Parts: sequence; structure tokens; C-alpha cells
Amino acid sequence: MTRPADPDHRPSPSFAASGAPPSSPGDWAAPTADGPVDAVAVLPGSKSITNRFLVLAALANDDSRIRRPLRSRDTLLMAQALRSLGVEVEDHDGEDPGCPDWLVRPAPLRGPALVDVGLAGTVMRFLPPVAALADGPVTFDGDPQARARPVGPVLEALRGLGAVVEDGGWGAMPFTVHGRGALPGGEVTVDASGSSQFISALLLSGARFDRGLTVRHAGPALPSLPHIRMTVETLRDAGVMVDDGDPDTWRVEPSEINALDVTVEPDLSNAAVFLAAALVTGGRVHVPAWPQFTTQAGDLVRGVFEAMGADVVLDREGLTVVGRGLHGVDVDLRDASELTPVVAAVAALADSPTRIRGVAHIRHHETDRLAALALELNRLGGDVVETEDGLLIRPRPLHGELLRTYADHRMAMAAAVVGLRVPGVVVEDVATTGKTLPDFAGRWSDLLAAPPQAEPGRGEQERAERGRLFGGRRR
Ligand SMILES: O=C(O)C1=C[C@@H](OP(=O)(O)O)[C@@H](O)[C@H](O)C1
Ligand SMILES: C=C(OP(=O)(O)O)C(=O)O
Repeated sequence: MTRPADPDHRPSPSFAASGAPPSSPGDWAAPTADGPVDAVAVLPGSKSITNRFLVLAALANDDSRIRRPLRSRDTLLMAQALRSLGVEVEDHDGEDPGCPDWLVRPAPLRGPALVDVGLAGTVMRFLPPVAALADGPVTFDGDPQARARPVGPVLEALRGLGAVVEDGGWGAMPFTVHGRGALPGGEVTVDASGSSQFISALLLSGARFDRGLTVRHAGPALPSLPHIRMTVETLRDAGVMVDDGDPDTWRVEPSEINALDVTVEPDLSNAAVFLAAALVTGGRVHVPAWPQFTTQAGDLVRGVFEAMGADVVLDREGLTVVGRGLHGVDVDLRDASELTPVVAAVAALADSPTRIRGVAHIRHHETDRLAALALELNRLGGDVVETEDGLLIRPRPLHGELLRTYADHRMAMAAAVVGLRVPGVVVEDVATTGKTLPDFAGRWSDLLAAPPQAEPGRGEQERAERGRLFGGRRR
């Protein structure tokens, strides 16, 4: 049984007819680029990696050090939730003066505790299995929209593994996990077509279950497989044996989890919005420290933007994207669905239509992203149609308007991309970007204000060519 969505926090087609709401203090006039962007974007750490490290460090056999952790709403909520279960998470000076390390000291997990998940899928899904290992009840709740996000399959699986969970029959928040200090574990089958996080959640704690864990996915195709691979690799790095040799099946042997001394990679999904600025302005954006090998799904943005006409070069310094033409694309984003809002925004400014496939499940992300993107881009004059599993985007001349963001950080980022080319775009509640990226608006302004980078070998003619997207204007 699924609780009906909260109508106040879902894109509502009736809003399209009612016009823009009055401006509110959180609204932000998205800056327009007056020429090709030419900038370096330094990205803070990955949300997905930081929150996996925090969970494993809390379950580990000794103290851990997490270097360059992301400090954003989702990761601060994770740290706070672990503290409420008895784990110490403290700032500690590290190599990077702007970003202290996190020292994590595990302790016997205890309830009663109240976990505020905010709107973080990782906190909502990764922590119930941890709570099952605590001694005492742990209650989960979060933002109103979070109550509409699915978590039932994790709770059902925990019951199957021996846990007692009270959820009022909704399979959604608020719910209470009655931890008893240990969990028998064993075998369980889950339909994780709604979110890869259901599988990751069980795997992350599985080594601490008495009999370990075998989890099978049964249902329509799994989304976000790179995120499950990230979970498996992170576990293996912590000394846990994981067998993922059979399709849709994972076996975690019961064992200790070794303490971590790890560095968090830059967030490649958040990098996408900055790289998008190169595409839509015919400019150039460099992201330093882009990993050569990574399990981050955001890495797939390289192929997507290349297919849309950009030059994409990955070398030891990082990733450089140079926008040239900007074309539509037919792309399956099932593996990297969190890229959808930014790719849709870029596509709305391209010279030919785009089809995005494979992302039906993002109707249950921070908001119904398919409905929200169609509604909001169409409000600006676009022609965007929702399909069963994605979007069909036919570029049209767009005009400025308030773009509603539905508490979704990636809707705000998508709006900023459109604003680069469309004067008068106002982004509702830009602070919502703090879910995964501190000071997005400041970083975005810096990107536009950056002096041109030295461009060895790039001549005036080429810069003029890139300036074509601005009707011949260029710096
Ligand atoms: O495990 C993770 O860190 C994530 C998995 C994905 O979730 P879904 O499988 O629900 O898309 C992704 O979209 C989300 O941003 C982060
Ligand atoms: C879907 C996302 O987040 P969450 O981890 O809350 O699912 C996202 O960051 O795009």
C-alpha cells in the first residue's frame, strides 16, 4: 500500500494554468551568460560516497577517518542520525584547511532515537538496517515530501531478516525499527525497481547480520546499477566479502567491517550542472580531480555531453568540456538517472529534439521529476512531453518566468542552466540545492565571473565559432 503523495509538494498541472506565484524571499534571479563561459569548477565531495563511508565507519571495528567529506544537508543529516545512535562523528583538521576530516568513532548502537532523514534517500534507506542492529527503538521521519518516497521494500526485507518494524501499514515514514542489538539475517527477495538504494541499504549492513545476507532483486529492471557497484566496491575496500557474480543477486558474508581511512571523490553528478554551462554557452569548463576510474554514476555525463556535441577530454588534471554545437540526443539514463534534470535543461536549448528513456523511477525522487520537468520547462514556452519512462523534449524559444523547484535540488540546478541562455528565469527556493551542494548560487556566480582560462592552441576563430550560440557575441 502506498500513501498518496502530498499534493502541496508534487508538481500540480493546475498550477500551470494559474500563472506564476508572487515572488518569495528564496527566489533567485538566475544569471544570464553574456558570452561563452570559461571557468574552472572545483566540486566538493560526493554525497553518495560520503554517506556510504559514514555508514560503514559507524559499523566498523575501529575509528575511521573520512577525508574531504561532503558537508551538505544530506550528509549532515546522516552524521547527525549516527550520533543519535551513539556514534561519534567529529571534525578534525586534515590536509585540506577548507574541509576538515570527519573522525568516526563507532560505539554500541542504541535507541531510543529519532532520525530526521530530511529528504535524503540515502538516510531514509541506508539507516533502517543499521537501526535494526541498535538496542532500542529508532523512529524515522523527515520532510513532507520524504513521506511520499518509497521505503517499504527495505522495511519488508528487514522483517524477512528478523527485524520488528512498525510502519502503520503505509510502508512509508514515519516508521519505527525496534532494534534488538542484532539481526539474524539470511536470504531475502526485494523488488528494487523503485530504487537501487533498497539493495545498497541491505548490503551496507549485511556483514553485521548474524548469518550475513543474500539479497535477490525480483521485478522490472534495476535502476542506478553503478550505485550498487559503488556499494559493493566500498564494502570490499573495508574487507567485506561480497559475491555479485550472479545477475540481480548479492551475497555478503558475515564479518567485521574494517575501519576506514579514505578520501571522498568530487561529486560528479553535481559537476554535471557546471559542465552544462560549457554546452549551452559554447564555452569551456574544467573540473579538476575528476577520477580516472570511479563507480560514480555521474561519470556517465561525459558520454551524454559528447553525444550532444561537446568536446570532452579526461586527463590527469581532470575533465574539460568544450561546447561546440548543441544537439539533441536519444539517451537511456537508467544508470545515471540523477542526471535527468540537467540533461533535460540542456536539451531544451539544443538544435534538435531529445528523448530521455529508462527513468520511470525518478517519479519517486525528491519530487516527480518527469512531471516537474515537463510542467516547468513548458511554463517557459517549451515543448516537453512525459513518456512512460522519460521525456520527449522538442526545443522551442523560451522566455523568462518563475521556475518552481518542488524542494528538489536538481530542479534548481536545471533552472540555472536554462537561465544562462534565457533572460528572466527566476529560480524558486534556490537554497534547496544545499541538499547536496553548499552555496550553489555563489559557485554559479563565480563560474560566470571567472576570467578566461589560458587556452594553449585555441585561436580566436575557434572562440568566435563557439560564440555562435550567442548570435555572434563573444568575449
Ligand atoms: O545510492 C545512492 O547514493 C544513490 C542512488 C540513486 O538512487 P535511485 O536508484 O533511487 O535512483 C541515485 O539517484 C541517488 O541520487 C543516489
Ligand atoms: C535522487 C537523489 O537523491 P537521493 O539520495 O535523496 O535519492 C538525487 O540526489 O538526485
